[in-house]
Amino acid sequence: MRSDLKGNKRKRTVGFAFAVRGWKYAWKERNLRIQVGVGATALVLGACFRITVIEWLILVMVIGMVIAMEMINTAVERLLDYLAPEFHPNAGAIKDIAAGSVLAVAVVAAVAGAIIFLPRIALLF
Ligand SMILES: Nc1ncnc2c1ncn2[C@@H]1O[C@H](COP(=O)(O)OP(=O)(O)OP(=O)(O)O)[C@@H](O)[C@H]1O
Repeated sequence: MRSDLKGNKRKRTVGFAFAVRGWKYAWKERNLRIQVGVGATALVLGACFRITVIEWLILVMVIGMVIAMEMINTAVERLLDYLAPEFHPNAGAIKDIAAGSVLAVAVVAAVAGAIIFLPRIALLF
């Protein structure tokens, strides 16, 4: 029983280490770095403008959605480059659809950011 608990804890630790390694692979993607940079900027702006709790919740959720979707897109690209390295319309369509899913959440995040920040930025002028 005790060793089972230890085993589970070890599994969790190892799983976490794999996830961190996944971040290291994904970090090579320029788009991911840009999105993390944009997200960090939005968090700094949120602190500067003292946004409300609800606005914080929306902000962190859309940032998380964009980053997670970009990582899934990167994984799909890698998977296809590995499984189907040669040109094929289906491979292209799958990559385009995955990229489209990033665009969808990025547009939602941009709209949320505009709703939260634009009125406050406008007040500065
Ligand atoms: N094997 C393929 N067969 C057909 N079209 C492909 C194939 N690989 C890529 N494409 C087309 O080229 C586009 C770009 O693919 P690529 O793998 O270079 O991704 P990317 O968006 O440039 O990502 P990154 O710059 O992060 O590698 C795809 O969206 C797809 O339209």
